[in-house]
Amino acid sequence: MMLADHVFDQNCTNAKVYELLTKDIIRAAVEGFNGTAFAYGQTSSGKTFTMNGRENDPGIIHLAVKDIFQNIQMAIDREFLIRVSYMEIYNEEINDLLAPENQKLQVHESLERGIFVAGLREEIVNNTEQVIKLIELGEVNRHFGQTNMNARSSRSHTIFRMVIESKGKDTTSSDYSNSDAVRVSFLNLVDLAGSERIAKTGAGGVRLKEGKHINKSLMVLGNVINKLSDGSKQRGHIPYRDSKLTRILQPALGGNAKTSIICTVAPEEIHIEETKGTLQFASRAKRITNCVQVNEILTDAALLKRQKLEIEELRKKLQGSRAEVLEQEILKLRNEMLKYELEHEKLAMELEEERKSHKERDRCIKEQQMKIDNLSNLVSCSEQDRNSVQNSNGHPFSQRQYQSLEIWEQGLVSVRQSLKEDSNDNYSIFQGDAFRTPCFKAAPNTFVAKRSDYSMPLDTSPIPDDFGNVADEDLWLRLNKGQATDLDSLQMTPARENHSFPSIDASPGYSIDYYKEEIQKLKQQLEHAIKEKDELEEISELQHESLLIREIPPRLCESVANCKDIYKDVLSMMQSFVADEKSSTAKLLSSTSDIAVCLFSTLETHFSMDKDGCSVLSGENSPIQEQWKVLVEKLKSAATTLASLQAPTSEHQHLMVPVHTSKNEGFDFGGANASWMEKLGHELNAIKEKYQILDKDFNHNNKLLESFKEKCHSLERECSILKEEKTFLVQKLSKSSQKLELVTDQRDKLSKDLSLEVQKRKELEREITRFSLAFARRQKALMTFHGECKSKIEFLRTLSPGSKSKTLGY
Ligand SMILES: Nc1ncnc2c1ncn2[C@@H]1O[C@H](COP(=O)(O)OP(=O)(O)OP(=O)(O)O)[C@@H](O)[C@H]1O
Repeated sequence: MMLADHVFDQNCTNAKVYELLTKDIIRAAVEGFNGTAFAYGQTSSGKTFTMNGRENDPGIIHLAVKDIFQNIQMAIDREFLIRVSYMEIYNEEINDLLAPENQKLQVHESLERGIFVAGLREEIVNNTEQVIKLIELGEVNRHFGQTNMNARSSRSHTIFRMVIESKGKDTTSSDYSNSDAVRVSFLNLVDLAGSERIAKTGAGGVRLKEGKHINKSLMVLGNVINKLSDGSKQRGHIPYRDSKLTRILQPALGGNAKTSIICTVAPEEIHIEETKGTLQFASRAKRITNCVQVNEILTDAALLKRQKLEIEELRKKLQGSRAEVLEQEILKLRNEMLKYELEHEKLAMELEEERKSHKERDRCIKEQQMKIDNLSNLVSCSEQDRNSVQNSNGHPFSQRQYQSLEIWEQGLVSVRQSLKEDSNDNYSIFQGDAFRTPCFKAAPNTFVAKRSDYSMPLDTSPIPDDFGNVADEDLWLRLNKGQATDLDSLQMTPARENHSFPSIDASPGYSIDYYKEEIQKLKQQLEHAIKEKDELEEISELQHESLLIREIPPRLCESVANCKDIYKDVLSMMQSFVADEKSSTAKLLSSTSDIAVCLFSTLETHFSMDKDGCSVLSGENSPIQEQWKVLVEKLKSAATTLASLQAPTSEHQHLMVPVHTSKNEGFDFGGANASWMEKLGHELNAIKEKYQILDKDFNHNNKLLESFKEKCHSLERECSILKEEKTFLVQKLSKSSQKLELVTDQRDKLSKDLSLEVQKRKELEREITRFSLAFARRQKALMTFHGECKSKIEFLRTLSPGSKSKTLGY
């Protein structure tokens, strides 16, 4: 930044010039800003006078040095380290004015130090006097030469450099960036050699050579100023490297420095061209804009701390951004995977339960179907054998029927016993005679014991070891449709589920809730058992009723037999009255006999139909009633015929047949035969009454059969429902399998994602490791650099043992 321009006349002191043009730059340099002040002008215009001054009029350098130390003393919160160097650029070579042996020094540039002159001696100074002495030492080594223009003409550009380092005294602060940071500013006080015209200076030889280098470097400086004054857009390449001067002053020219240019001119008219050129230079330099900032560098310790902090911050950012997200993502994926695994196990358990339930229901359906078949077969067998020949004791059932019924009853008893054991309750009604089945013999215990040995469900019929201990084999197979069933495990209710008690020894880890659930399940089993008991009671009632029904046909048969006997007696008696077997009376009796035989045949057919389960019509329109009416009509007709035959012919006098007269609408029996006929009528009436009773019984039995059929139909419907339920369960099973496959696929996918994330995490860890290694290398390099600095400081101390420089704690 260029300060406001001022014009000073020949009477102006250096102090005033310093006050107006340089003082602020010096103050800023103490605060950490780079500063540059140089004098530009033609030869012998007073540049050296301005910068160095005289004893009674100190120049800018002296004033600046004095002012710097005053400012340092005022800055009590900071400690400073001041280094000074003094160099010249003579014939485009850099010489160390404080160390004359250091000639032709090179300009270098590094990241830490910026542009610097390698090998240039730097003196640590603590006060103004030390600096003045050094300046005086440097002035001795400076190149001056006599020209026509100036008796002591500067033949080189000189750069007096002060490096001002400062650091805050308070190191307890946790803000390492402020307390441990070191401000380093460079103050360049430059006395340029003056541009000269050879004609005016009369330079020749060495002076000429010097003049050429001087003019050339000044020309480069002018070019740089011109370029910088063109503005940032038109600047293009700035030729800093075209001369050592511009190269060293690069930070001060359009860079990070506060720059003050003092242009000196010679007021004589003959120098008007040079003055004009100097003013043009100044005019262009005014347009240059620098960008200034405090130069803050870090000590090794501060740098390490700051880098550690930065690494920690980066690590936190890394953890906060990527690593943490990845960690959470991995945890989330793990949780999801566990969740899916649990769900998978749960589904597998449900599937297994469904399978077991399905199997159990299937088994119940089969057993229910077998039970229905058994009952149907039993009824069918009993009906088929109902009209069979009575056994020797006169009982209507055959021995075979007895055996089948005994087996069936024994099976039911076993079922009851099993239910009783399962429910662990005393169902006293489940005793051997609880069915109240009349005329049923107790089955041999050996049969039940034999079949109880089958503990597992059978796929095929078990083969008894000894058929002598079991019921009739053919009957048993017929009852079970060729498949034997373990009656001990027979279950009458399809919905019943078999649950075994959990073994406490086998499952010591089960909780109270588990046993509560088991108790609940047992309660449900008990309810099922009670329902089954009720159904079994209903079945036993049906069985009782069916047995009652079975008693009816034999009674009817008995009645028919009685009727038959009576009729035979009546017919034989009537035939005894007929002398001529070829007479019409005999024919009439014969026809009547045929009618009676027909009637009895009809009755037998009727009973056979009833036995076979066919519907038998009763009441007024029943076949028996019709047959009975026909029979009565036939009998009346026969009696009338007999009466008519008795009157005209003598042969009919002995025939005592009731005659139906028109007066009393009855039969007229003559003599002793009248009482017999009366007896016959009574018999007929008794038969009629008995028939009516039997007819009522038939009606009742028909109703019972109908209700039994309804029961069978309801069982069939239940079977149908169970089959539908089975189909539904199969479908549900299929869906569960599909869902299981889906979940398995998802789990596999998640596992792949998880493995990818694990790989990413490993890569991230490898990156962190690489970064840590790089950090360690960097730390080692810094430690090495720190050691070098220390050794260098020690070396410098040894070189200047008398100086009591202020030592900084870093
Ligand atoms: N303001 C001034 N007051 C009194 N004397 C001055 C002033 N300026 C310059 N002079 C004198 O002028 C002469 C030339 O000055 P100076 O050497 O400083 O010029 P210069 O610009 O440095 O020349 P060169 O470029 O050749 O080194 C010196 O003798 C100096 O004492």
